[in-house]
Order: sequence, then C-alpha cells, then structure tokens
Amino acid sequence: MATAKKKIIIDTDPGIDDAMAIFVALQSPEVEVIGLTTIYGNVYTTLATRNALHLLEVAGRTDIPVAEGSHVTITKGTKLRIADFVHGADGLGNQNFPPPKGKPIEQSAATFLIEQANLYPGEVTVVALGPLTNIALALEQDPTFSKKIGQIVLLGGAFSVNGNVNPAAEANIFGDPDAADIVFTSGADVLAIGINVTHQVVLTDADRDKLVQSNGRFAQYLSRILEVYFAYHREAYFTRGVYLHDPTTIIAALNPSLLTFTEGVVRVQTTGITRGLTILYNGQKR
Ligand SMILES: O=c1[nH]cnc2c1ncn2[C@@H]1O[C@H](CO)[C@@H](O)[C@H]1O
Repeated sequence: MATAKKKIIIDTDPGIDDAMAIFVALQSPEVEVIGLTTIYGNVYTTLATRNALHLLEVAGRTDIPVAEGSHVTITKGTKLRIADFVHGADGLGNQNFPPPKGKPIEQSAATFLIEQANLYPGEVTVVALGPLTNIALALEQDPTFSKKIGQIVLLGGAFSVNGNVNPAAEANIFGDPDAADIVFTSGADVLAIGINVTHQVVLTDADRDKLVQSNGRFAQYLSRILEVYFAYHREAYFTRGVYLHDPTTIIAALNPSLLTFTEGVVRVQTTGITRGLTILYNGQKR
C-alpha cells in the first residue's frame, strides 16, 4: 500500500539555495508541496514572490499556490537586512529572467498557513527557509496554530558556533529575532537546522562541474544561477564550494534519519549586540 505523501509548505525567500531546495522538494516522491509562502531575507518580499512564481514556472508546477508574506518584521520593523550580496540583485544569480506570468493568491502567507493547518490538522510540515515572521504571525493570529501544524522544520540559528551575519547571529534569525523567539517558545514541534549543520554540507566546484555536464531536469538552470553563489563563497569563506543551507533543511524534513539531533529548549536573544543569538539548553544540568 502506498503511504500518504507528507504535505509541506515551503516558506521561502528565493534565493539561490532556496531554488535548489524547492527543486529537491518538487522531485521528491515522499512529499507533496501544497504551497509556497514568501518572505524577505535574501531579497525583499515582493521579489521573493516573483521568484517563487518564476521557479514554479521553470519546474512546470504552476498548480502550486504562492501566498505572499510579510514585508516587515513582527515588530513592524522596515530596516531589513537583505542578502543581495550573496544571491545577486535579483536573488537568482543576476540572470535577467523574464517576469513570471502567474500571480500570488489573495490570501496572505499567515492566513494560508492557518487555513492549511486547519484543513489537515497535524499533517502539514512547514519548511521555513527565511526569517520566521510569517510563522510568528500565524501563531499570533491563531493561538491553536502551534498544535494544528504538524512540524516546523526551519533553517536558522548557529548552535554553539559563530553566526554568519556577525559572531552572534545567523542570517535568518537575525532577520527577525522576535519572530524566531515566538516560534521557539510556541510549543510547536520545531526542528531547527543551524549553520553548525549546514556548513558541513558543501557542494564543491567538482560537484558543480558534474551539474554542468548533466542532462538532469534542473541541472543547467542551477549551474547558471550558482555562479554568483560560488563567487560569494570564494570571497567570503575562501572555499571552493558552497554551503547547501536550504537543501539540507528540505532533506531534514524529508528524511530526518540522515541527520542527528539534540533535543532541548531554544531561546533567541532579541536585544543588544548579541541580537539574533540562539541559545540551546540541552538539559544536561538538573
Ligand atoms: O554571509 C551571509 N550573510 C547573510 N546571509 C547569508 C550569508 N551566507 C549565507 N546566507 C544566506 O542566509 C541563509 C543561511 O544563514 C541562507 O539562506 C543563505 O543563502
């Protein structure tokens, strides 16, 4: 008997590694992508929505709805830190892709998340690849969301290692630390993939050469957009390869047995020079 596919909603700020992650999800028989919701981070939210629609058109999956998310942080902050220096001004490696034909649905990301969680209680996994504003908004709008959502698998945090924005903070948590703390303290089932994990998952120059030679479904498209991401990593990290942050997070949602996890309580520092710091208490001390 075929087992039911896991339903996932990807909350995303595409983003080169987001594009890779979305394609992985669309190619994975274990899951059904029931929607994309968008957020600022690698790009502003308006561009994230445009890129999400574009990626679904590239994949031939315009049946999947896109719900636009928040343009500001949970505290209505508008001074956003956008990582265009990582992904290019267009978020997809400066490739001048034509604008998408499709449009986002009328519902906001938070409303869509709540609706889907109500429709399939306990069955929907949210994979959050950007700052956590939309998820926190859903938790604020519907206090039962934490119990109705199946699992929240998120890319965020730097657990016992330095951040990538500054020594304290990882980019997604830094993007909206208040939202992140709401999510971590909500009581929902949260699986956090920090950069202490994703910095171990590298696509090397040699891997990229294989991609360039490949006739695989998304190989040529990804080879093109990856150029800018490789250039950034060479410059910033002196590596001949790129970190697969978002793809690793999708993999964790698809098949958590490929990773090892520590269970504990997480809080997020929301003020001061360590704003965005994630602290994990692993319960070792009684
Ligand atoms: O140095 C950086 N600054 C800001 N964002 C970054 C940097 N490196 C990677 N990312 C982006 O932030 C998420 C992981 O923290 C990923 O989406 C990655 O593409």
